[in-house]
Amino acid sequence: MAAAPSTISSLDNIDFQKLQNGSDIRGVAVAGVEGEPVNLTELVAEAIGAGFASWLIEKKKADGLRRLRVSIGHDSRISAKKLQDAISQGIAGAGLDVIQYGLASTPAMFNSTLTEDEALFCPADGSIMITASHLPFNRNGFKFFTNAGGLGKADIKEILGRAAEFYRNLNSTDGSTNSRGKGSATIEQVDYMSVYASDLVKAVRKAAGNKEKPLEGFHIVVDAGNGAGGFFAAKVLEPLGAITSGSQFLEPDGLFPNHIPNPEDKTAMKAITEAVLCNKADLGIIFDTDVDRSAAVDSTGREFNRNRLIALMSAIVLEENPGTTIVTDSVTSDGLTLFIEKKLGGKHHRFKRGYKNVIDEAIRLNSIGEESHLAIETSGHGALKENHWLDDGAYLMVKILNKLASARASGLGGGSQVLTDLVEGLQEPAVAVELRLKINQNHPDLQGRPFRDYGEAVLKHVENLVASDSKLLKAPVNYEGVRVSGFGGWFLLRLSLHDPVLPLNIEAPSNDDAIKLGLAVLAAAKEFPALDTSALDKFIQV
Ligand SMILES: O=P(O)(O)OC[C@H]1O[C@H](O)[C@H](O)[C@@H](O)[C@@H]1O
Repeated sequence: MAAAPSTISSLDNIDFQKLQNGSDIRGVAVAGVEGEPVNLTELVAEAIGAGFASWLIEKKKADGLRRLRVSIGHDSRISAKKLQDAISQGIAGAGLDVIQYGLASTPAMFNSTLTEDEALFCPADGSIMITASHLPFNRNGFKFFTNAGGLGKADIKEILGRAAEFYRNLNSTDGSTNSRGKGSATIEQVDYMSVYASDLVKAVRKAAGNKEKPLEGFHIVVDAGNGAGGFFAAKVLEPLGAITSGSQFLEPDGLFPNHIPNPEDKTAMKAITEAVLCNKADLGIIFDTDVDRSAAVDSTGREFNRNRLIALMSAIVLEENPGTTIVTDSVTSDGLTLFIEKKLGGKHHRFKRGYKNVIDEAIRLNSIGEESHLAIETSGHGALKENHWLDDGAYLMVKILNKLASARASGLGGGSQVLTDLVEGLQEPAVAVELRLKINQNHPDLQGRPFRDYGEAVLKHVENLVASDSKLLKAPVNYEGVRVSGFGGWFLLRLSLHDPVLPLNIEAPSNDDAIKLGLAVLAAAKEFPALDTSALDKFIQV
């Protein structure tokens, strides 16, 4: 099908740079939610497609034998199709071929830049996933990949700059300066998810000594939260021999009627835990909307998410790569460090929040000679060196499945006990909370300063107060915010990656100790009237 230009209607003033969210683009794509006007229209998406195309043309030189090509997939959001068509238009209009995958996962999109198969138009030179992860139904956004990985903040800024220019040109009345509909690029459709899923199946079979059905006899339930992860039951687990009855919310539904597809969400974790227990399953698996994050639940209902998922993955990876460095985000627990270093004999490098930060840091460590095989966040994002540092929730689950299959093959018990045994010895705090303290950007105390500067001033003040308190000790090595130990626990106060918010994580052996840590933060925070401390006030009163 040849690309045809869509009609230009009214062009509003869109601030393209405001669509940047770290290394992603995010915006409001569906009208109807009060206070959230649509800023991700079809024309904006088309302009972003054009911006990405021109960025890609500069980065990659076509070999002359074929045009550059871009794969595009989306999650289950209700705005997915219209954004897919619009962004395809922007890319095809710039003369690049487009291959649409339809419902897909974020890691599959990155994978399409690595797959070598001309019949599938692979490798794609660039790839786009249309998703806003676990955000509400009215939002949507884009993630971009090349075979070098996910695009970073600077690239996204650059693409948005180019998109804004394209958008302005669309507005030119004679149309002579805009480049819409140029060239004879094509838009094709391919079922790539089947290929990606069969690669996951092959990986498990290979790890199980080329056994066709290494999961025979296992009952595994999947909860896709009506996102894009439903394929995992029928296309990965069943071909491997597992029973998947009792799996839930596998059908895509962009209104997410059952629960938020997010392994960090308590309701979501409760839903998969109940499914495991009701079905007497061996294991439960849950994905976020676009399947770059995951978590699991063992047969007793014990959750493998956050620190416990990291502990489990570290145990698996360190068995295969003794002594390796595990890179994690900043909110990981002290108990996890002890577990990785004392029990597993690895090294824990607690870095910053943000999956891209964590992955890039692991890649950097390898480049300077420090071996690292796993980069993983408490959010459920995780990437392995052996899997091209692909941020892939489904692949994390594949590693867990390999463990189940190999334990069975070597005659070790059944069910998920082998997984539970792997995290034996992980010390977990009695209290673990995250409180998010908002910075009111309109407050006069900001005196026109950006919220980040204000937040930094809060952090500096907390640091100074801690220095004069003998019961508290600032962490000697820390890459983000202020991390402090005391009262048998710790707290970390840092700036959110995206929002005018200071997230505060506290872990402690008792509620009283947690409150003492909270009071130390409150003493400093109270001197900053633009900081909304109500979440902390409430916690302290409990
Ligand atoms: O800094 P925060 O507001 O807590 O957000 C941090 C989180 O932002 C996004 O969701 C990223 O995908 C995560 O990798 C990151 O951990």
